[in-house]
Amino acid sequence: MLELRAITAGYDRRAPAVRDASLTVAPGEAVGLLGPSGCGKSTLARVAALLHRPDSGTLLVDGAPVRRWRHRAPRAQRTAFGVVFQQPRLSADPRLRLTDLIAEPLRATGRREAVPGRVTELADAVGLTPDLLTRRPHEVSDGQLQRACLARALVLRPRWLICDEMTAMLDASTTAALVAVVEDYRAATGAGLLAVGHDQTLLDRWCDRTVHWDTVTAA
Ligand SMILES: Nc1ncnc2c1ncn2[C@@H]1O[C@H](COP(=O)(O)OP(=O)(O)OP(=O)(O)O)[C@@H](O)[C@H]1O
Repeated sequence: MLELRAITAGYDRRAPAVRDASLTVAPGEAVGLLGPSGCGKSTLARVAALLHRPDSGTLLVDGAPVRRWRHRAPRAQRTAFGVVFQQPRLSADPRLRLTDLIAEPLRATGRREAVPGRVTELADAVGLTPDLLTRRPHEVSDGQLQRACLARALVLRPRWLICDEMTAMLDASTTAALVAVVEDYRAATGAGLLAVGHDQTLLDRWCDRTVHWDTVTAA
């Protein structure tokens, strides 16, 4: 279970971006989070993914309270999450070939032996051909780069996926392809999903339930 309880978070303690937000995602469940621009969805998603320390409130991952965030979080908790952001160019190291981008979390966690097999498997799953894998981010399209970012998010087989406007920059066919990759992964592994977005039609189709920001913060 991923449980956010009464989370207050932001960038200035005197004016938090998120106030008293509560949200739960069960294992295997897909929850969509909808809300107007600037309401605090990304901030809450970053708290859920252990990337932003809240000012107050509790985050429980599989029953264990999170006490440390970012690089200070225990590796077992950090690697339980796969995260995909809206803008792949902001989250991809421009120096890395796509193959190394996908393999980055494996190398960072000392699993070099798994790199060739896992990269081939994931490149295939997300629809990246071998010629694209040897290119760097500036040599591929946004959609191709986002495919690589999704592969990177899945490479450690996370139990929780946080997709923050993952498809906002993409055309309809790339959106459908990436949603299908996430859903195949979830069907195979039972991973839970928090998908942040502003497209209600997409989230209603994709997720088991869609929650609106006002109900999350009123809880
Ligand atoms: N790094 C930051 N430093 C200061 N303020 C920030 C930072 N990131 C976001 N904010 C502010 O926090 C508030 C919530 O932003 P957030 O990105 O969480 O909203 P959002 O609901 O995800 O918006 P959108 O749908 O437009 O992406 C906004 O007022 C934003 O300007």
